[in-house]
Amino acid sequence: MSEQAVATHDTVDHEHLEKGAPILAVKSMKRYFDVSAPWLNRVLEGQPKQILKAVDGIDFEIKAGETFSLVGESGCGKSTVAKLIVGLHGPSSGSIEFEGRDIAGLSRTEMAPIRRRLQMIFQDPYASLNPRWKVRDIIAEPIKAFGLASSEDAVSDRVGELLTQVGLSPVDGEKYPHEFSGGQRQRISIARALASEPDFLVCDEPTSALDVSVQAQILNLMRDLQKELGLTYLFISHNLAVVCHVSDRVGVMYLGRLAEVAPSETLFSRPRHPYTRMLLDTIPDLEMSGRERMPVGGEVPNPITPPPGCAFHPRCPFANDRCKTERPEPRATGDGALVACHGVEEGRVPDDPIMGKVPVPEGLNA
Ligand SMILES: Nc1ncnc2c1ncn2[C@@H]1O[C@H](COP(=O)(O)OP(=O)(O)OP(=O)(O)O)[C@@H](O)[C@H]1O
Repeated sequence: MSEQAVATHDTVDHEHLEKGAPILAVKSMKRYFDVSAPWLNRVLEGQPKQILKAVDGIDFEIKAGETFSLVGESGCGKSTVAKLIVGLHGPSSGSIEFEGRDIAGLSRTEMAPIRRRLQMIFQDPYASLNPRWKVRDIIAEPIKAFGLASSEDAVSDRVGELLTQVGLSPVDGEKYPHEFSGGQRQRISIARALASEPDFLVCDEPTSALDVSVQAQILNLMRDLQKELGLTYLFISHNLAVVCHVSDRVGVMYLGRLAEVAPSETLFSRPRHPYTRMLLDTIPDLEMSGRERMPVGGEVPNPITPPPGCAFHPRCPFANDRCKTERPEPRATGDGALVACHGVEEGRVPDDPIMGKVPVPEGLNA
């Protein structure tokens, strides 16, 4: 069966969603990369195999219409999670359920109707747009591939509609990507992602390559589109102030694992995990009144040889012997948060709230 034929037969599983079930559920997901030296060098030099655990067993769920964000320092595995979800990487183990169906091991043909509904927006819009194609052809491609318009005229109309929806003009379709600014190119990427009529968008640092003045405009557009089209977002960003104000829930990643998952309001007013506290202390202008700042120390360890026990223990001021040997599993705190920390469980980590509010980034509609 052609991809197109498959694509036209899929339907949204409303029954599944109406039961309050998550649209996406990731269970015990792992992705390991073999980063060993070439075989002969290894044998000659007596080196062992080197396995990099980019994602090392994570669980989370996202409800329809929600924005779930992943934060963490560079190299913690956020982009790998994004690529696993849209099928650009296969997981080493674990499952990825989209509307209750495990999509982790699906073939290209089986995945086609799911790919239509699960799109990704990348950090660098220029790299993700074919420079030799006119914008109209870039946006028309998914419409044609998934059989979403019945004639060439209908495709053109739809392209014009999408360009208008992202704040551009239908005549912009006649230009090439290099004729646009960075912000406009990201609008084109969004139009292309929307062209396949998705329900779920994975947004990997969608504004971090843009000028600060333009970032808020793109974020405001994404929010408007979410409301208008009922989209669900997995959002990845380094900018914690942005994450605070655009997310419903947030997952904090450290060396391929989730240190904490909590509703955004809870995470930014009562961070539990020492790593979350450390990240929040890097937010400029966050008034910490009533709570001590936790200094940011050390660097993310090499993921090929992660520390035993809790991977954060070498940087954690609250670590004890248990943290050095026993890996903590996420535990519910009773107020909607999940925290993987022995110190929090044992009451060794202070639980003082942050009294100040994270400032709204300039231009972002609060
Ligand atoms: N294809 C690959 N082969 C080998 N290692 C990889 C591959 N992709 C990612 N990694 C490694 O996996 C780890 C996690 O990378 P990833 O890009 O997911 O992190 P990240 O949190 O998104 O970082 P950043 O914010 O810098 O993008 C890193 O150590 C990275 O070098």
